[in-house]
Amino acid sequence: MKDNRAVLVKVCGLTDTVEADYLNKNKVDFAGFVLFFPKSKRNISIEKAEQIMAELDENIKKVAVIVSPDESEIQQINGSGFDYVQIHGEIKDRLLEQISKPVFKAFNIKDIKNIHKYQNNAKIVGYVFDAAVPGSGKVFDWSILNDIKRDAKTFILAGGLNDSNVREAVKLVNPDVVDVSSGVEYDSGSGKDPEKIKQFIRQLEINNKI
Ligand SMILES: O=C(O)c1ccccc1N[C@@H]1O[C@H](COP(=O)(O)O)[C@@H](O)[C@H]1O
Repeated sequence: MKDNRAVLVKVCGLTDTVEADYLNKNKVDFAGFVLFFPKSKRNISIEKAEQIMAELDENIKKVAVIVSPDESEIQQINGSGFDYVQIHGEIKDRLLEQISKPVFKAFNIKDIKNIHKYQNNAKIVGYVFDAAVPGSGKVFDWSILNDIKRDAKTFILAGGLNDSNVREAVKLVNPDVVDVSSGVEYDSGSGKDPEKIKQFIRQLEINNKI
């Protein structure tokens, strides 16, 4: 992370090797890859993710983003070069035990009430708070996070963040990490836009008084 930034930044949903360079240049902290989820336009294979990861600076942490995984998916992630696993939806206790990487558990509003199940689990190192539909670019009512007890786990805010709302989000929610996907994509909706990534990051620079 650059010294003058207020929070860490995760850019999610990379689909092309060219995008690695945008993250390197902007000193992004986490890169996310959507896997095993064909419903998403950002879904890629592990092989493609490995190609993109090979182009990322080594200090950028690589996050496998998966939804209600099965055993085979967990085993494939275990055998890969990801640093973290971000899990949306359901995860059986038995499968959670099998994961060999630290986990960010994602909550998509309606399942936020289940957070207590994970608070004492050492494998869960962070929470992602996201809108109802992951990757939809929609903002949710951040005030529902006021009731979440802060603990030692990383607090990640996602859901419809962009260069116009991220400063307000940081001010109101005080997350450890801001997580963006749709908000840094080309207007066509396909692929990451280097200019939007730059503008997003600029909003988080402490000396940028806007
Ligand atoms: O991006 C997706 O399509 C996706 C699919 C399945 C699980 C998570 C997904 N994305 C996550 O959504 C948030 C932010 O999205 P956005 O900025 O609102 O577009 C982020 O955590 C992604 O990991």
